[in-house]
Amino acid sequence: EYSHIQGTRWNKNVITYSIGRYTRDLPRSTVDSLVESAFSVWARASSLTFVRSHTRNADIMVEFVTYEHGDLYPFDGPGGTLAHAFGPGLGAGGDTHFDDDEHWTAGETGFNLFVVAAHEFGHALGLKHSRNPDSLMYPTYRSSRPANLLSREDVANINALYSKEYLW
Ligand SMILES: CC(C)C[C@H](CS(C)(=N)=N)C(=O)N[C@H]1Cc2cn(c3ccccc23)CCCCCCNC1=O
Ligand SMILES: [Ca+2]
Ligand SMILES: [Zn+2]
Ligand SMILES: [Zn+2]
Repeated sequence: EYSHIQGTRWNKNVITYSIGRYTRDLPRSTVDSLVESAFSVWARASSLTFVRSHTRNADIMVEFVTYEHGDLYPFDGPGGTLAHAFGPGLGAGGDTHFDDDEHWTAGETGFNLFVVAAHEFGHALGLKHSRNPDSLMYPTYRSSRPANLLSREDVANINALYSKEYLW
């Protein structure tokens, strides 16, 4: 989404993430497991492994924030933009922010954190938007998503960046 500051891909297969400020909409343990599940969607379709870290120098910093929050992309209150992520790179690269003025849920009401996180982590790995409404990387949120979150196009795109075949 912010292609002007990102590289095209991570140059490693083990990527660390850490979770900073949480939302009050869900228990922390729920946020932890939804974030882990959203990463595993991409891990299953690529050669990537995601390792949780508890330090602030992880590759991908995950935070819930509102309005102005220290980068050039302030959030907009309830509705509108739900989250954003920086593309691969050092520093802010990969960092993923969720707008805490949304109602985050693990179910069908509000905005489903797992689905939004999976979309954002696609950006954090270097993926752009798709024009195909069946793609996870479609630019607008869709509550009723198919069981298999990733479209064939999503799998092809992540594989183009991080090939699934085993690196000898
Ligand atoms: C795909 C998401 C998970 C992530 C993207 C943000 S990003 C950077 N990661 N691609 C997102 O938030 N898209 C907006 C796009 C959007 C839809 N509308 C908007 C009204 C105002 C502003 C934005 C929007 C119309 C009204 C519905 C508003 C609620 C839902 N919002 C969206 O779907
Ligand atoms: Ca918003
Ligand atoms: Zn931000
Ligand atoms: Zn997006």
